Amino acid sequence: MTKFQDLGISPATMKAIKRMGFEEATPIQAQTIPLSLENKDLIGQAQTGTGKTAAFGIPMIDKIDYSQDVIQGIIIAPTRELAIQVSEELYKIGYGKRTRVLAIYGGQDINRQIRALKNRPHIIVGTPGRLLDHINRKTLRLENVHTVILDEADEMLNMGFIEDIEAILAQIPEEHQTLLFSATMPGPIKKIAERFMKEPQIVRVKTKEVTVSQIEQYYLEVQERSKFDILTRLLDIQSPELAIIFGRTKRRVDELAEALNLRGYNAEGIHGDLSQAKRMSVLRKFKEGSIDVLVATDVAARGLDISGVTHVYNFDIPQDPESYVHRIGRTGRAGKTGVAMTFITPREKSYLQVVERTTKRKMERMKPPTLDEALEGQQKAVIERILQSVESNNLQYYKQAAEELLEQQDATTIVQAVLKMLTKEPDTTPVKLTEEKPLPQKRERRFDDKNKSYGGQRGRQKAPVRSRQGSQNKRYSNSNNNNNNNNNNNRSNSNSYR
Ligand SMILES: Nc1ncnc2c1ncn2[C@@H]1O[C@H](COP(=O)(O)OP(=O)(O)OP(=O)(O)O)[C@@H](O)[C@H]1O
Ligand SMILES: [Mg+2]
Repeated sequence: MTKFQDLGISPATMKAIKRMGFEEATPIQAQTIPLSLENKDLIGQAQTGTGKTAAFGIPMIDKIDYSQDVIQGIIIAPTRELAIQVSEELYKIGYGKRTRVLAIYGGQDINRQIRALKNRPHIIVGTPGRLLDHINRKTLRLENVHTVILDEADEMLNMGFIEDIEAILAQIPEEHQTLLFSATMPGPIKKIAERFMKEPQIVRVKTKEVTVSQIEQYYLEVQERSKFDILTRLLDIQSPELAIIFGRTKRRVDELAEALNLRGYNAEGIHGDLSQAKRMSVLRKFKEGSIDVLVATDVAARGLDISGVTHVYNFDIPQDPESYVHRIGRTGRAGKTGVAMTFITPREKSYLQVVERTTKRKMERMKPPTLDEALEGQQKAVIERILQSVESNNLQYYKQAAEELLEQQDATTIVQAVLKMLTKEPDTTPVKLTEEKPLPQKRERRFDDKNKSYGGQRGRQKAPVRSRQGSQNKRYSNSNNNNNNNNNNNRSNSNSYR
């Protein structure tokens, strides 16, 4: 374990770190902070939830020249929610130095952002589309930037974003430091990455597996049409504190969230066709625990740090193995444990192997629970609740009623009735769920297909610099592209799950 004191961090930032409750540096922090303070370019790869944000945030804050009221650092992130989250973490790290950090992202009033930019932030955290928008309007000037960070770097250098990133980097002085961070870094993307860097140091925290060991990983072989019932049974048996369910498309997410609500679960969906206000309110409710199931497209797969997520369900298997790593990484963060379940339809079995090859870890097979098992699970949960209530010993008020009841019926019958009333019995409320086609079988895939990660070779093909039209439907073809609340900013929607 490494102490933050030994990493060359300033006293003001040390104080802020302490205030955040961090006691020791995580391995990726210990290994990259000193290099970063020496202005080295670097690629930092470490598992989900291991503190990469502070790994790039701490040295960035420490390298700001506070005698200059200009933008000196820029962080680019793939989604709006992530940009907001990263800006909040940077704000905390920069608390002692009064660092001004501003998030700019699509879906928020651009004039408000223009006004905020006039307050002379030191650091900008933004999504590519909106950053470019400001660059084109000349409301964002990057000529004093000395540090550039690509969070979720492999995603940022992927087909949908690379042109935007190149255009943003073209605005930054030649002499600057570039830092790339992600939990995944497929070989071909790393090659592209190196084009943007000067002799980058590659820091990979040495662990055999790409995923976090505290996440239990299971797969279940299910027929497409029985997925929903099996999901509800799992939810009943496992009663997760907070769960994220990933679906393949926006329509899928909408339908799933509605179906879950019809069956009495407290769920809401999040995807890129919702207004930004709605996206933020759903996420806030999930963080507060006023909804306990978040149904999401991959828009929520990367970087989001929500404490208390105990379960991740891949209702549809993700299209590439990197996405699997990031999705399940929403649980088991900062040393906590988590459970991940992935549904696989018979025709998608080959994808399982591709994922396992990438993560270097086998998922354990779990048999889909039967109705009886689900009921049993529910009953156990109810018994647990009753026993807890007994222990809380706060039952005096009910004593008389209980005694009167016992005069009318025997104890076993009464307890049976109570159990029945508290146990959630099979709910057959009809729900509408359009069947998703299975992902194409591996050997049928053509090489000119847009997403090559499963095409028999690992990672995507070389330099995926493509026209934006070419990348519109990169992954989730169910997009109707009605970016209803995007303030004329279509770029950030080039991947349709956003
Ligand atoms: N040194 C530390 N000690 C304790 N907690 C930490 C430390 N560093 C970071 N954390 C906390 O760990 C959590 C995960 O951090 P973070 O979101 O930066 O992970 P990440 O590596 O970026 O994950 P992902 O790959 O999913 O983006 C956050 O809540 C963060 O505040
Ligand atoms: Mg992160």
